[in-house]
Amino acid sequence: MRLKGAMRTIRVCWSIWLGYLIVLLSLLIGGSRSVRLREYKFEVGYMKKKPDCIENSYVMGINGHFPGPTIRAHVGDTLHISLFNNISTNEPTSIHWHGISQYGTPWADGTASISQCAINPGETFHYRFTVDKAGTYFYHGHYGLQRSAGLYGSLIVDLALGQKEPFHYHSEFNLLLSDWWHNTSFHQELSLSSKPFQWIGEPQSLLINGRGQYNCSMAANTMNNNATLPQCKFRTSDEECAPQILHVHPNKTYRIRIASTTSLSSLNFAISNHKMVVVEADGNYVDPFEVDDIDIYSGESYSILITTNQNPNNNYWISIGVRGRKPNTPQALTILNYKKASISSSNIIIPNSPPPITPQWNDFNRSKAFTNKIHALMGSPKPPTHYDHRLLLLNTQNLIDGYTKWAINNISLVLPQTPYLGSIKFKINAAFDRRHPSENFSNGYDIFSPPINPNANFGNRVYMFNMNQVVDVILQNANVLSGKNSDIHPWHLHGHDFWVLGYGDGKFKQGYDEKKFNLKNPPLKNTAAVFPYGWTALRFRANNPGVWFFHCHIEAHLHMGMGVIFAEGVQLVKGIPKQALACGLTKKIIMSFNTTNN
Ligand SMILES: O=C1O[C@H]([C@@H](O)CO)C(O)=C1O
Repeated sequence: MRLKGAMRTIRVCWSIWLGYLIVLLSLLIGGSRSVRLREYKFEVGYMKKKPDCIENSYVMGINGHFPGPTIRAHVGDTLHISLFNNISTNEPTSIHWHGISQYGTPWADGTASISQCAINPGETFHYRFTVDKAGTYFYHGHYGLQRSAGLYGSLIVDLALGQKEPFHYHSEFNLLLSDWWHNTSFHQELSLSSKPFQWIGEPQSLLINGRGQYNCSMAANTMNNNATLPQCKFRTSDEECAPQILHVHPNKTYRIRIASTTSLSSLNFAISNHKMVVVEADGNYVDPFEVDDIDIYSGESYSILITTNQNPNNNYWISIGVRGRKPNTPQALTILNYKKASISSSNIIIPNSPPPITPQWNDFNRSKAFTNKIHALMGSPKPPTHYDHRLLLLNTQNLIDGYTKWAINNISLVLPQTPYLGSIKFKINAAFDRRHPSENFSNGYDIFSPPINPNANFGNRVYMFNMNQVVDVILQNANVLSGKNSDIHPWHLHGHDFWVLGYGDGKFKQGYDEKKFNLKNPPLKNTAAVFPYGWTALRFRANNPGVWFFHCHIEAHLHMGMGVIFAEGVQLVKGIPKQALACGLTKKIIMSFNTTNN
C-alpha cells in the first residue's frame, strides 16, 4: 500500500515537473521567438556573372550571390548583419535597409556620410536593428552607384507568430525587380560626373530576381524588333540567366511580393489573363483593389494576390516593361506555370499567346489613375489634420561650373566627410553648413520653361524639425535644362512612412490645392512619385530621433545631387556604436568615450 502511495506521489510529482518543464520550454521558445536574434555574415565583393546572359559582366554581390541573400524575419526580431567589405577595387560601402524605420538605431540606416562612416575595404560594420512592421522590403548599397552595380537583396518581414494578415493566400512568391547596364557603374559614374556631362542612357536589360536576357527574340518581339535574335532561354535549370518560373496549382490564391530596386526605370508588371488584387504597398496594408497590371517606381514594393483560375493546360506570361521614360529596353519575361501544363528542365511550354503589351510609356494619365487607386486599409493610422511645418521643394536640372546637376530649391546636395548623425549630436559646427536651407522657392518660378538661371549651388544644409512636429512636403516638378521634358522622380524617405495626401498637375497653389488633400484614407508609403510638371504632397510626423535622407531613388539623379537631409531629436539618440562615427571630425570625440554610451 505504502509503496503504491509512494509511486503515486512520484508520478504526481513527475507530472507536475513535466508540466513545469513544458511551460518553461514553451516560454523559452515563445520568448526567444518574440525577441529572436537573427545573425547574418555578409561579405560584399565583385564577381563575374551574366545577369542578362552576356558573358564577362561584373556584379557586386554578397557571399558570392547576386542578388544578395534574402533576409526573412518576424516582427520584433533583431537582425545583426556583420558586413565585411571585400571589394577588391578599393571602394567603401554601406547598406541601407529600405523601409525599415530604424527607430532607436538611426546609426544602422546604412547611409554613408549621414548615419555612419563609409565602411572601408577590409573593415566589418555591425548593423543591429529591430524590424517592427511586417511587409515586403529590400536592402541595397547606399554608397556611390553600388546599387547599379548589383548590391541589393530582399528583406521580408512576416507578422509575429499567431498574428494574421487581413487577406488569405495559399502560398507566395517574391520578385525583386531591377535594371542592368552593360557599362560598369564606374563608367556610369564617370560619365555623369564629367564635363560635358554624358547621360547613362536606358538600361540594356530588366531583371527579375537578378535574371534577364539581353535582346532575345520573345522579349524583343514586344518592341516590334523582330530580327534574327537568339532564342530566349526558358529552361528551368542549367541556364544561369534563365528566368525563375513561378509554378502554381490551379484554383489557388497566391501572394506575389514585388519590389523595385531599379536604378532608373519605372516599371509596369503584368501577368497574361490574370487579374491582380493589390493588398500591400511599401509595407502597409491598402484597401484591396483589382487591376490588370501595376506600375512600380524605384524604391516601391507591393503585394498582389492572383487566383489561378485560368485554363490549367496553358502557361502564362509574366512581364515587366519600362514606363515613364521613352523605352529602349526590351521587356523582361518569365512564366506562370500551371503544374498541369507539363514542364521538365529541358522542355517548357511557351505560352500560346504573346506577352502582355506594356502600356504606352508616356500615358501619364494611366499612371496617375493607378496611383490614385491606392488607399489605406480601414483602421490604418490616419494623418494629423494640420501641419506644423511645410516645405515646398522644387526640383530643377542645373549647370554648376558647367557640370549638369539636380538641385532642390537651388541647392545640389554634396555630402560632407563627417556623418551628420555625429556632427549634429556633438555640435561640430565646422562639419557642414549650419544655415537654414530654403523652405520655399520663388513664387514666380515657371515650371513649364527651362530654368531662367540655370546656375545653382552645391550645399549640405539640414532641415531640422522639432520632435513630433507634423511636416508637410510638397514636391514640385519642373522642366529640365533642355526645356523639353519633365522626368518622373520617385522620392524615398528614410526613417519614416509618410501619408501621400495628393497629386496634382502644374504648380502647387498654396491655400487652394490643399483643399483637395485626402485626409480620410491616404496611403502610408516610404516612396512616392512626382509626375512630370506636377506636384505630390506628403505628410509625416518627425518622431524618429536621427538624421534621415530624403531623395530621388533614381541612382543617377541622387548622384547628381537630388536629395535633402532631415533631422529631428538627434540629442535623444543614445548608444551610437563607435565604429559608426570613427571618421572625419567625429573620430577623435567618439574614440575618447569608454563605451558606446554616448
Ligand atoms: O538627369 C537626366 O539627364 C538626362 C537628360 O535630361 C539630359 O541629358 C536624363 O534623361 C535624365 O533623367
